[in-house]
Amino acid sequence: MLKVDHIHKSYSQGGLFARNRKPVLHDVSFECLGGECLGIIGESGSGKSTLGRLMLGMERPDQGTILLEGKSVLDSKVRRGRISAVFQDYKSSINPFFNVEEAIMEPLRIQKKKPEGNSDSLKIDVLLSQVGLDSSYRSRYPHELSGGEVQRVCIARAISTEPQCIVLDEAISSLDVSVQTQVLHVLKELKEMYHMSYVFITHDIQAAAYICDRVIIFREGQIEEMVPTEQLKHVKSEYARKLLDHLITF
Ligand SMILES: Nc1ncnc2c1ncn2[C@@H]1O[C@H](COP(=O)(O)OP(=O)(O)OP(=O)(O)O)[C@@H](O)[C@H]1O
Repeated sequence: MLKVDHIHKSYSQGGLFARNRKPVLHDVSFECLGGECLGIIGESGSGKSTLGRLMLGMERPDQGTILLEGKSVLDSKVRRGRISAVFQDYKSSINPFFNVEEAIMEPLRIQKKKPEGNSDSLKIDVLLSQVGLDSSYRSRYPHELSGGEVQRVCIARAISTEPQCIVLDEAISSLDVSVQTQVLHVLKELKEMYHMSYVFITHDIQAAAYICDRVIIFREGQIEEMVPTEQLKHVKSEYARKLLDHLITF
């Protein structure tokens, strides 16, 4: 479904015209299958978010390809409505001048799939109820919502076009633990309902164990190991074992 094939990425160090480049991703290949939740766990700075941005077509790889249903994500027509994202920094993810209704409808407007008349209103109510909010939220602005509520709006917005894939980059990390659990629950239900794929980038091994089908252990821009979630306790590499031991908090 989403195929990452021999990706390399580096960034210039010391300004735009500097010759030195810092390698961030090195020969990364994997496939996220239809309806699958694929976790990406790794230390800070290992390149997880860079990989997320490349999968979203926000940046170009130096080498390699990323294909969604066989077509390059670098083509905006391929991405539009088919792949979306929920980021950690939910506060800057939505325009503060848009109310909830406008924020949720924005991707559909861009995709020119805006429902007509009453179905417009119905769609917003359905999306809100799917993320556990009622229709009274439609006219509220981001500053009138809690962090958990804003993140629910971001999720409603991300699913509004019924994409094949959502990249969730530390999407629950800024929320309180109890709110994290609620949002994870919502995400799990939505995945079943829409048969979407998730790429779930996280530091949170418990969250990954709850929602992911397989997990990639990422190390310095490379895949160290990829395991089905039920095999997380039996990772082969020493590094993966140490990282997971370190991340387990109870
Ligand atoms: N636009 C950029 N220009 C230059 N260097 C960058 C850029 N984006 C990321 N990097 C560097 O690439 C490396 C990987 O960063 P990235 O954010 O992908 O890691 P990460 O695993 O997501 O980290 P974290 O878990 O802390 O978010 C870091 O050393 C970072 O400084």
